[in-house]
Amino acid sequence: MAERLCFCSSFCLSPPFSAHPERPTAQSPGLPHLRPIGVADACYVSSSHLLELSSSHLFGRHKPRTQSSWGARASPGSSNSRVRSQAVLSPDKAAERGGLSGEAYYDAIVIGSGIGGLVAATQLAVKGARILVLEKYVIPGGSSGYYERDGYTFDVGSSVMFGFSDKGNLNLITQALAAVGCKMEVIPDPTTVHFHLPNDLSVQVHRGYGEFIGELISKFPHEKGGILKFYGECWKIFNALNSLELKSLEEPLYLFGQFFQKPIECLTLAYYLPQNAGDIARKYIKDPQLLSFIDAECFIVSTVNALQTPMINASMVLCDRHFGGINYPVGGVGGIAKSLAKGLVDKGSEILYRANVTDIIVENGKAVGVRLSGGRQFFAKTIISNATRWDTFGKLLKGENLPKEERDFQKRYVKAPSFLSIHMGVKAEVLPPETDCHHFVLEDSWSRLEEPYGSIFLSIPTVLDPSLAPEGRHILHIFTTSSIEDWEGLPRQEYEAKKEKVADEIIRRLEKKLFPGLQSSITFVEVGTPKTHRRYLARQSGTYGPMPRNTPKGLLGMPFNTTGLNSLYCVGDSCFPGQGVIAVAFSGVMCAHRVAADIGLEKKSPLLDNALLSLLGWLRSLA
Ligand SMILES: NC(=O)c1ccc[n+]([C@@H]2O[C@H](COP(=O)([O-])OP(=O)(O)OC[C@H]3O[C@@H](n4cnc5c(N)ncnc54)[C@H](O)[C@@H]3O)[C@@H](O)[C@H]2O)c1
Ligand SMILES: CC(C)=CCC/C(C)=C/C=C/C(C)=C/C=C/C(C)=C/C=C/C=C(C)/C=C/C=C(C)/C=C/C=C(\C)CCC=C(C)C
Repeated sequence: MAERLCFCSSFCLSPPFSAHPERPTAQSPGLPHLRPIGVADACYVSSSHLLELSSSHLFGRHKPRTQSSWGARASPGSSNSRVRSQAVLSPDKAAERGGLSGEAYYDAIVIGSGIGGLVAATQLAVKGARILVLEKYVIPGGSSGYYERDGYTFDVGSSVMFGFSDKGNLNLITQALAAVGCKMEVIPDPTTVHFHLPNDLSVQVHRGYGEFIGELISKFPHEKGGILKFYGECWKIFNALNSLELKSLEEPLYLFGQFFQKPIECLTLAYYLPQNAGDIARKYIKDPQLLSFIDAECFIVSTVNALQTPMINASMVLCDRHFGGINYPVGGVGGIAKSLAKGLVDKGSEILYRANVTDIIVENGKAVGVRLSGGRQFFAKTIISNATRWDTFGKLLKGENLPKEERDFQKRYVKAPSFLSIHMGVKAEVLPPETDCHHFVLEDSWSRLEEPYGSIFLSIPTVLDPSLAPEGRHILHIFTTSSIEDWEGLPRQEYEAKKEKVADEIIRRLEKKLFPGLQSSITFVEVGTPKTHRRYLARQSGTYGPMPRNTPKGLLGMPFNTTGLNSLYCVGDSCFPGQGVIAVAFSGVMCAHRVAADIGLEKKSPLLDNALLSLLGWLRSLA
C-alpha cells in the first residue's frame, strides 16, 4: 500500500485480523474486539509507536513500550531537548511533581482524544504549552477513530468530512493538521449525499452549488423563488462566518477586535445566533414536501428537524459542502486523529493511552488534577474534558454540586439517541456503476424521519478510496438512530439475536430500495449497538451528542468552553456549536484560545473577561 499520509507515514494501519465470523457473534460487537481497557497498564506512547501499541494490544502479543525506553530516545543537547525531556518524564514523576510540590507540571490535561480534545491539545501545544492527553482507549480519535478487520479499514463514525478543503477560513480540519505540520491527501466527493425519500423523491446534493440548486428546482419548480431565497440566506451567513478569524467567542479582546474589523459580518452572526433553519425556510417555502426535504437536510447533521436546528449550523454545512466541498482523507478518517496525535507528540506534549480518568480532582473550588482508575494522579494548571458534559459533571466530578450553568444546559438539552451501526464488506458487483458514496434513505413516510430505525444513513467510502477494502470488495457503513433503552437488560443470546434481526431488516430495506442482491453479496458483517458505542466511545448512553429538549433559540443556549468550576473547561460536541467533526474542531480551537489566555500564552483582560462572561451568561439565560 502506498504511503498515504504525507508527514505521518510512519504509522500505517495494523495488519488484518485472522478469521472472522460471517455473521455477528458474541465476539463481534461492531467495534474493535478488545478486552476491557485495564488502566493499571496505561502507557505513554509517541504516535510513531501507535502501530506497535494497537497491534500488540489487539493481538495480546507484546508488552507496550515503556516510558523509559521511549525516554532513552530524547537527545540531550538538541535544541528541543528541554521539551523532549519534559515530554518523556515518567508518569509517576509527573504526578509527584504536581502532588508534592503543589506546582502543576502540565499547563493542561486533556481528558479524551476525540477530535475536539486533540484539536484543543495541539493548538495549545503549538503555542508552547505542556499538554498531557489521557485517552481511555488504545488509539486516538474517539468517534472519529477506525478499526480493521479482514483487510477492511472501517471508519467508526461518520465518513462525511466538512472543513477539509484548502479554501477559506472554515477548513478547520485542514488548519488543525497544518498547525502541527501535517497535510493529508484527500479525495473530493462529487456528491455529498444522495437522498432517497418518500414519494420517490430522489435528490443528489452535487458538489457544484448550481448543479444542486438546478436539480432541486427541477423537482419543485413552483418553489424556485423560495429555494433561491432560503439557500441564499444560508450563503449570507456562511460568507460572514468564512470572513472571520475563528477563535474563542469567550475571549473579549478577540471578540471585540472582530466586531471592530468586521462589524457587518459580526452583526449578521449575532442576528442569526438565536434563529433556527426551519423558521427561515418557512418564510420563503410553502410546499410541505420541500419543507420535509429541508428537515432531512438538517436531520443528517443535527439528528433533529429544521425547526430545531440552529440556522448558523445549517448554513455552515449546507454551504461548506459546495464551497470547500466534502473531501475524504486517503486511508480513512482515522488518519486525522493519528496525524494530530503524532503532531502533538512532535510538539513536545504527550498522550497516554489506556488511561481511564475516573475523577477530576478539585481543591479549593478549582480543578487541579485527575485520577486514573489505577489510582495514579496527574496535576495541571487547567483540566479540559473531552468527555460529554453529562459524563464530566455526572461521573468525573464527584461530590460537587452541579453548577447552575450545567443544570441549565441539562434543562435545555437532552442526550440525542445513539446509533445502531452495521459495518459490512460486500462483493463489488452488487453496486451499480456510478453509485454515490453517501446515501440517506427514508422510504415511505416523512413521519418516520426522526423515529428510531426510521431513516437509514449509508456510506460507501470505498467508492472514493478502494484501498480501504480487499480487491473486488466494497465497504458499506450503515447506521440508524437507536436508543440504549432498546438494548439494555437483555440476556446475551437475546441481545445477539436482536442485533441480527434488526440488522437483517435494515439490510433488507436497502436491498429493496437500492441494491438488489445485497444480502447474498455480503462477505463480512459486524453490528454495533448503542451499548457498543457507550463501551468503546465512553459516551453516556452511547449518545451522538446533545439535542434540544424543545425548540431552541438557535445556538444561544449552547455552553462554550468555560464551566462553573474554576480551571475546568469542556470541549467536544456538548459545547458550542454542537455535533459534527468540524463543529468539535471549532470547539477545540475556541477552547485552546480561552485556556491559552488564562495561562498567560495569549493576551487577556481580566476586567473585560468578567464583563463578557457575565454578558454571555445572561444571553444564555434568554435561551
Ligand atoms: N457513530 C457516529 O457517527 C458518532 C457517534 C458519536 C459521536 N459522533 C460525532 O463524533 C464527534 C464527537 O467528537 P468529540 O471530540 O466530542 O468526542 P469523541 O466522543 O469522539 O471522543 C471523546 C474521547 O474521549 C475519550 N474519553 C471519554 N471519557 C474518558 C475518560 N473518562 N478517560 C479517558 N478518556 C475518555 C473517549 O474514549 C474518546 O476517545 C461529534 O462529531 C459527534 O457528533 C459520531
Ligand atoms: C457572542 C456574541 C454575543 C455575539 C457574537 C456574534 C458572533 C461573532 C458570532 C460568531 C459565531 C461563530 C463564529 C459561529 C461558528 C459556528 C460554526 C463554525 C459552526 C459549525 C457547525 C458545524 C456543524 C454543525 C457540522 C455538523 C456536521 C455533522 C454533524 C455531520 C454529520 C454527518 C453525518 C452524520 C453523516 C451523514 C451520512 C450520510 C448521509 C451517509
